[in-house]
Amino acid sequence: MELKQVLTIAGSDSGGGAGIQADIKTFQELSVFGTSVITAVTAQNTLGVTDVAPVPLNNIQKQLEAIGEDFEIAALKTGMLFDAETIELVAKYIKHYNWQNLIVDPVMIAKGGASLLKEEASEALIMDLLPLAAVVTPNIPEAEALSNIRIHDEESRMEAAKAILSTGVRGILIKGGHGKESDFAEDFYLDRHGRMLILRAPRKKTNQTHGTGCTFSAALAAEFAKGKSIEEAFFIAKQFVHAAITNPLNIGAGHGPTNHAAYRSNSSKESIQYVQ
Ligand SMILES: Nc1ncnc2c1ncn2[C@@H]1O[C@H](COP(=O)(O)OP(=O)(O)OP(=O)(O)O)[C@@H](O)[C@H]1O
Ligand SMILES: Cc1ncc(COP(=O)(O)O)c(N)n1
Repeated sequence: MELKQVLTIAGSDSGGGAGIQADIKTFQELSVFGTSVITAVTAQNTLGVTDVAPVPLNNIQKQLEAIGEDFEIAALKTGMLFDAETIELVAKYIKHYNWQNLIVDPVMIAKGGASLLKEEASEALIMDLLPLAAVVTPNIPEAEALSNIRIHDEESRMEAAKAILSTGVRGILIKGGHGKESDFAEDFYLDRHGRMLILRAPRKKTNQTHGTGCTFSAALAAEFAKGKSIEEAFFIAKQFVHAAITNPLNIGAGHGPTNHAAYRSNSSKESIQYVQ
């Protein structure tokens, strides 16, 4: 069987739960070949981020060229991009190599509160990267920041999604991990043709959710690489992250990492369903 090659362009998490490390683990588990371009190195554990060192632009460029000159990238995702210059460079190379099936995870603030994207870089994300993307996957606070609309019910979620679609992105997927008052972790997808998909899983009471967003977008990229439709890829990504949350590893004293190996032998697939 041909092994599909996928790329993550993101930051390194020394704690292994989020960022590049979560992406590569997810790619491996979903049977695609993972490659990476590292944009920043964080010193981080389950208690928080203690340092961020951006990788020099020249080196990011060389990493992008190293991938582009030798690999057949079937899908890719972006995570932590840190500043506007990095976003502009990454967008330029995605166009240059004509990489398709781009998932943009607009990583802005870590669960512990550390800023992973400079405030002024949101503009570059919207102008340069979103028009190239098949799907953008904000959590609720990120969707609010990208749309300037506060999300408090289904109507405002729809309004925010439409505002984000107007940036030129083809699909928007608002993740529901932050909707703490609901019994469900409900994720909402809308595309520019008006196609809507809503996936629900029971909300787990846990603080072991470090890197759920990274893992989810990496799973989407892996499934896109295999030629899956959005409906199939969304379902598998949700199953994957739900299994990872439901079978905790109990590592670290803070926001623990999820269990990337759980999907393989997972027993919780049946609790996820499309709502319509
Ligand atoms: N407590 C939970 N129970 C069940 N599913 C959850 C829970 N928290 C998050 N999820 C699911 O995990 C996925 C990622 O959502 P989330 O909103 O946490 O992303 P995120 O904030 O970008 O994650 P991170 O920043 O930690 O990488 C979604 O499918 C969401 O529904
Ligand atoms: C390098 C990197 N990328 C992304 C996240 C977001 O994950 P979380 O919100 O769970 O902290 C992170 N903490 N670190």
